[in-house]
Amino acid sequence: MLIYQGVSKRFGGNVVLDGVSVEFRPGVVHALLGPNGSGKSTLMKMALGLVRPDSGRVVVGGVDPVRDPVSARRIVGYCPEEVVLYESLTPGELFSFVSSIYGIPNGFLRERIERLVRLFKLGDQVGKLCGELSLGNKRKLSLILALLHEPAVLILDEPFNGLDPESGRILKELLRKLASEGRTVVFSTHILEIAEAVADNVVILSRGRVVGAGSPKELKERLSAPDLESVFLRATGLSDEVKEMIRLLWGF
Ligand SMILES: Nc1ncnc2c1ncn2[C@@H]1O[C@H](COP(=O)(O)OP(=O)(O)OP(=O)(O)O)[C@@H](O)[C@H]1O
Repeated sequence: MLIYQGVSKRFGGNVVLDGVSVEFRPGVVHALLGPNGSGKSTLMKMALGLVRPDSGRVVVGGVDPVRDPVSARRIVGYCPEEVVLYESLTPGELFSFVSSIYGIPNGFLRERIERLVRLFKLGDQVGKLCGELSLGNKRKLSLILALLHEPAVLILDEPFNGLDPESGRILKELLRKLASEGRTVVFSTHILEIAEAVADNVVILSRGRVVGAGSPKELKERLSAPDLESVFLRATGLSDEVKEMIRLLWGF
């Protein structure tokens, strides 16, 4: 369970989050949507104590990440938007390094890593240096690292970026499987078809506030919208702007 209660954050004069209250329940796949710069990554980082709220509270698995970031990071598996890996280590070395941080016994680990490496077809990549991997393979490695300690809460910032269609399909299934095991799964995306296909619950952020939350079906009904793209544009107040841009583009 991941809970935000009245969370606000500003960077300088820029109000990024403005009293956000939202709950991400276990056993559910949640998609976090919002225009560029709407605060999705900021909200996600708060679950690990990487960004502190100016006011309000974040609770993850009963832990306050500001007070106890070490415990929060045991509960949360986090895959950042920007893949950051030690370029001069091989994936194998990185697995050992990350597992030692979490104190995962070797036997469990070998089996877990083998399963995830097979799942993402990274078998022929594990001997290379991380710096030599393609963007998509780095992303898959970053996802595996987030899963190694079998976290109760998964926070994945734009995890589908750079993945080929096959890997994207596998990731969709994996997210559903992780939620079926009772984990809390939160991912951000700009690809609304993915959100519609995978998420049980969608949360839409705009200008630092939650402007929509519910299942894709509920949101479509509530806003009389044919698809999640229309829901998104209406909830964020961008429908008219988009219509105007299309008019400009076509010159009518
Ligand atoms: N450390 C920081 N210092 C100053 N401003 C920041 C910092 N981190 C984020 N911001 C600002 O906060 C706002 C929200 O950024 P954030 O990355 O959370 O948005 P986002 O919804 O994830 O965007 P995107 O969809 O483009 O990835 C942006 O205006 C960004 O420039």
